[in-house]
Amino acid sequence: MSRRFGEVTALDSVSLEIQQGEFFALLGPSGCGKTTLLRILAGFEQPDDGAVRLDGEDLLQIPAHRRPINLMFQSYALFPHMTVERNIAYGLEREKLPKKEIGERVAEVLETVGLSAHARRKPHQLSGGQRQRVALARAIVKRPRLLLLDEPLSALDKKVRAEMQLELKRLQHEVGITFVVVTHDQEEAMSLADRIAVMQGGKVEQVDAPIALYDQPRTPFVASFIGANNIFSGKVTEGGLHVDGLGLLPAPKGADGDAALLAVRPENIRLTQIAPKEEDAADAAVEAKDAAEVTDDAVTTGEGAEPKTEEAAAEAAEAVEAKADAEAESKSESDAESRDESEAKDEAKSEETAESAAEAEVKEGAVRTDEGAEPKAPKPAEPAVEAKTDTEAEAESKSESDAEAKDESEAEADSEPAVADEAEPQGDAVSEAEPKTEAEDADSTEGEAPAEAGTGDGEDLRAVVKSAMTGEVTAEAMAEVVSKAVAGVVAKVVAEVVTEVLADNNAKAKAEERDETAPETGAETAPETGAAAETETAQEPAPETADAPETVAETVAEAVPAQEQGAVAESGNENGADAERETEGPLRGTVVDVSFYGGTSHIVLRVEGHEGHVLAATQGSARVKPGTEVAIGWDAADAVLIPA
Ligand SMILES: Nc1ncnc2c1ncn2[C@@H]1O[C@H](COP(=O)(O)OP(=O)(O)OP(=O)(O)O)[C@@H](O)[C@H]1O
Repeated sequence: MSRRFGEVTALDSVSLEIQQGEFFALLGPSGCGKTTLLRILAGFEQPDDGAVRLDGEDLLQIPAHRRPINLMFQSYALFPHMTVERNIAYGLEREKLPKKEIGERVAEVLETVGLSAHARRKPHQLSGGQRQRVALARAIVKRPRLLLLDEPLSALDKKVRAEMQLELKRLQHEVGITFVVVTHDQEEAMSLADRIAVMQGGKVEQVDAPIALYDQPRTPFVASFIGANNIFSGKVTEGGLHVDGLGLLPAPKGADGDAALLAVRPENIRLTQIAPKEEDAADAAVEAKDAAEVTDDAVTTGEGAEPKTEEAAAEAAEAVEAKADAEAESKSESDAESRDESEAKDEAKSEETAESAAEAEVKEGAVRTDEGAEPKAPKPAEPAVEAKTDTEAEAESKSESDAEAKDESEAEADSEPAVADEAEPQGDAVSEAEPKTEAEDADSTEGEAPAEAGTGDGEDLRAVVKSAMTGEVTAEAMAEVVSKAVAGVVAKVVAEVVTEVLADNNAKAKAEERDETAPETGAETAPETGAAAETETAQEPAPETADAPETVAETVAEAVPAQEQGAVAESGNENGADAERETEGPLRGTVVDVSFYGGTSHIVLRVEGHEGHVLAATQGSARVKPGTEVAIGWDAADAVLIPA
């Protein structure tokens, strides 16, 4: 059918077929002609030409009030002075049906819409959602063949609308009436309808199920109207779509030489951080730390200043090492069994301990940019190391002196928490990993780097690697963290932890074999010498597992996505662009913005030579931040080619 209003063509040769029992939606922007179409179906409007048939019967010959069709108005059009049940009964009364039948049908439909308890109320005594139910009840009580709904949910607030969407679907299913809904809200159409006709400028652009519309848009309008999309305009070639200024983009096969659009959904975009250059090694450490701190409710974007220089990178490395040492020390303290030794240790801690802890904190600030610590001018790494060494030496020498215990232990009371707080999370992360059953693991945040893994830098990574080795996180999650760290100092920590854990496992296995006669166990619990003993053990390659570190390294390499390896290879790759294109994706861009809502991170990118932005989306929190340079790619099979 077609319908013109003067110069305006409201409907332009529209042809549609709607199945019995379908929930069908007419979706399109304002003015596209959907209401005109609905009014023609209802009989309030006549087309200029064309036909409307219901089961073969020409509806245009039947006046509106005699068509087996009902229209539910946007405004609900309830009679304010009538009760809910009278409003619903009104149409049946006009048909002069027997009172008993009217009573039964009204009661039945009140039950269906869940308003039996409100039968005697007037419309003004109802909520918006309840009024909408009354309007629906009134529309279905006459048992029409077709129910037309004009923007049925637009008067409701967001929360009620979501509830009513479910309700409408349930109702339609229950009463089995064919529903045709008009809406300009694509989410509403997508969530309600079995099939949708997308309209634009008086024409039907595409009729399909929601998923097909999303996955296989057939016109440029549908591709951009339904959901977010990245659209590239170019010419089809053998190797993909050639776009002026951008080059060859991965695309499905098409007719060579034809002009076409390529549509790539944000969630199909693959981003690969372009490998950090050497001077950005400290950034890599920050990234690794961010990744280990992934939480559901926040995108860690590493706000704050970042160390950019080689000195800062070296400083970060030292800070990691110093912190690891301090941790080993405090761990050995926490293992102390002997009260005397423990007291001696307590005394050993003095104001210098507090200073050294403070020093370590400052160093840590260079790495923990997201907590707002400003990296100061690069400092030599020695003080942190020295501080630790001093503390250790003092711990040993001071074990006999207890005379001025009081004053010093007071000082200790202030300084201890700084050390203890840092040591605990690490200890927890490791000790939790062991008793967990598989079932417990499944319930927990499976595959994610543990958020509670530590307080920063190398400790996080240690916890992640250990957790992966005990099956608490997936190798993939671990690889993600590790891959971000390979350029930085943290890789060193990985190697240490792997060696340490394998040696530990080996020692445990040996101990078990020997019925826990356990010199190793003794070493672990020996308060003062424990750390040293552990370190020595860790550095000795365990014969049974001599090849294990290699195996782990291979696994990590395999788990790192190919495109990331490509990115890492970039700086040393002589073949340059071609290899890059294959592994990383064809475009280079810069992250402009990252926002998080609906459980998804939405990443906005700027690509030189491309008008507008490129959008990428990823489930959970993204590990990129504004300013990051990335390679942008996608699989040809995930993109849709649309004739221009
Ligand atoms: N009675 C009329 N007289 C003149 N023009 C009309 C009339 N009815 C509709 N139009 C025009 O026809 C076109 C289609 O209108 P229609 O109401 O069908 O669009 P719509 O998609 O339902 O828009 P909306 O979502 O804003 O209701 C519009 O340009 C509108 O201005």
